[in-house]
Amino acid sequence: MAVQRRGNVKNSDSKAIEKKIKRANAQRQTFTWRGFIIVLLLLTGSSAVVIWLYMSLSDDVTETLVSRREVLTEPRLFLVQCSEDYENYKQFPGCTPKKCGRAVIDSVVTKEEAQALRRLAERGLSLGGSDGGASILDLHSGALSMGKKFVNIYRYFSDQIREVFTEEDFTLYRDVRGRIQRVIAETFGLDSSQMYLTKPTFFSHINSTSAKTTHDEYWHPHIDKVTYGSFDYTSLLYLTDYGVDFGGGRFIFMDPNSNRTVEPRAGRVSFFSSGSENLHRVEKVVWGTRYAITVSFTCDPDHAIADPTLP
Ligand SMILES: O=C(O)CCC(=O)C(=O)O
Ligand SMILES: [Fe+2]
Repeated sequence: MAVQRRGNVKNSDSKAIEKKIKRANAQRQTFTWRGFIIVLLLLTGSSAVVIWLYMSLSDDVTETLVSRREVLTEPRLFLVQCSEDYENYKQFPGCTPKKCGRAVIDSVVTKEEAQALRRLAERGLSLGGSDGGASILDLHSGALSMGKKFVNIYRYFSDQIREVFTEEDFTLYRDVRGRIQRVIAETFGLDSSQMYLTKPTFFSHINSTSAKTTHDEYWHPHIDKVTYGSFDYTSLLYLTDYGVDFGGGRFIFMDPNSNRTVEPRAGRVSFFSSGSENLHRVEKVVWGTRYAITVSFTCDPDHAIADPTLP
């Protein structure tokens, strides 16, 4: 009997314990679900905050100023207010930017001339070339990218340079730079004779090979007047077509609330005042090869450089 009673006690005890265990399990499950929902809500909330911050801090609007397919027979001009950058430099009436902005035109250089200049660049760059994705050839100083450095083609190749370039090449180069200078003067209301070519003025060749030195990192946002000092007006003559010869590689004006792009086109001249009103960068080239010439002008005769001549 006693054993039986003890058995009954044990039975009711174990039922109570079982109940407790079930309640504890149920509670634990409730806690697990509650924890899961709290974590989910926290994650959703923080993702929303990150997306909102990204949207409000990044230049999320991209506008195409000029597409590759368009052909501009007259300059398409976009005026912007001049920055104060020019005030830190000597002023040259008739040249120092008073009217600032950017403009694009396709009728200053013909397709055939752009092709001839591209062939010139190809011949010159075939003598060297950077190990990374960006090479330059400067006909004024003779600088040519080679591996991780630069060489002076006029010194390195001396007389043999006449087997690579002709008088005709140099005549075309000088003629084209004169036309670019005149269109900049007309568009910004300047006295062309008060503008001078300055350095660096160079051919660029960009492909998708990864950068090996900082010289290959062409994609960083910059202000030409800050980077190069002497620049007052920057121009770019494109020698290949965006979307046909290469992908990526669009030129981007980085305005406070938007990115404004210019799509390169062979023979297209894009020019702008060089101060911080025209912060810009070049998109990374993702395929193909992009050729361009950066032609730079200064108002300060002390920073003038001469046109190149074949040695
Ligand atoms: O090649 C371009 O489109 C721009 C190059 C540039 O920004 C520069 O040479 O300073
Ligand atoms: Fe630049």
